[in-house]
Amino acid sequence: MELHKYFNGYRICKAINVMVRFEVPRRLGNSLESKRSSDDIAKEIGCHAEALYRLMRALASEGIFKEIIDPKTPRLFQHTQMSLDLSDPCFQGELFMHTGTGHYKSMETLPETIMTGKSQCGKAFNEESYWHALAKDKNIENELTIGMSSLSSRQFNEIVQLGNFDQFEIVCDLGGCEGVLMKNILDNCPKVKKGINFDQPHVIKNIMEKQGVISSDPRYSQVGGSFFESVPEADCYTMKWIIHDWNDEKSIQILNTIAKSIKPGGKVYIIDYILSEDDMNSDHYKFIVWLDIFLLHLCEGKERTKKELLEIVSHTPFKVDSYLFPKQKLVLPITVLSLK
Ligand SMILES: C[S@@+](CC[C@H](N)C(=O)[O-])C[C@H]1O[C@@H](n2cnc3c(N)ncnc32)[C@H](O)[C@@H]1O
Repeated sequence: MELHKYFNGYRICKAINVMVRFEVPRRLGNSLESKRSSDDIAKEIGCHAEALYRLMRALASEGIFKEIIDPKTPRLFQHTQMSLDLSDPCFQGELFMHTGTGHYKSMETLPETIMTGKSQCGKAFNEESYWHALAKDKNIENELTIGMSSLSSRQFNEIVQLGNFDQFEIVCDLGGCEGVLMKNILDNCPKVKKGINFDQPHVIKNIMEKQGVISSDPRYSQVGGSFFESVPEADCYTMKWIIHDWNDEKSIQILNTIAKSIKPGGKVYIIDYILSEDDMNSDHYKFIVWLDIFLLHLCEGKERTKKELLEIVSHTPFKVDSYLFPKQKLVLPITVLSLK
């Protein structure tokens, strides 16, 4: 039955998490031709050989690894494209975010969210919200911060090119997490005089404890605060994957806070996907509508159509100036706002 694939989804998700946690794909080798016995790998890890074999066999039935029947070498596995992809370190932060504790556990209270239309994700952690859970549990926070940087790093080049940031003096990335976008902007835009990475105080503190400042560029600074209260003065505010985290009312509040600090002639860059029904049969559309469900549950967020975004903006001092679309579909477009 085709539905079994979906019933089984949570097991596959956790199995992949375990594989990457124990670095099995990397240990198997670095090419599609690489072969190794799971017993060998188990010895290297120090885990239970029979258990690892059974997990790899189950994943092989899904096309992640290929089991090779070889009388001389029992429990032999070869890479497939999927298992090889899992050995790519660029991809691992993202993988741990999706399959790790925070996102995975949060789904336990999806029925309550669907009942009420309000995010009940906090309940899965006995907390008021996902953000409260994050503030209390560094492991979950690390999953998100590292995951977001990993996911975002594949998009930066094109976003920085699209944004033409050299036209601005002060750029402030709101909810900038580890500061990777701001680092990229400063590395590529010599005319920007100041780049501020802005995030919640506990996020900035945790990042500083973990890795220190991400950029040694003297133009770079980090500021802790809340975009519901006040933001530093700037003439360009970037918000990548921020507005989609919030319901309409909160999104309007964020834009209203920015309006109090933005310099004359300044711009706001909303960097979120734009949902379009014209795309309905594409993988890209599939990705966005699942992200939308996740956001609804996690934080009452939403992936929006152009019309829905325009509706929010109409309740703020801003207007939509233009849309900057990337060449690659999976890269986020920029909706550019300026004061009315
Ligand atoms: C989905 S992540 C996006 C991170 C980053 N912009 C990216 O695209 O990789 C949302 C970020 O918003 C931050 N955030 C949440 N509430 C905030 C608030 N009230 N003020 C400032 N930042 C906040 C979170 O700490 C988190 O780093």
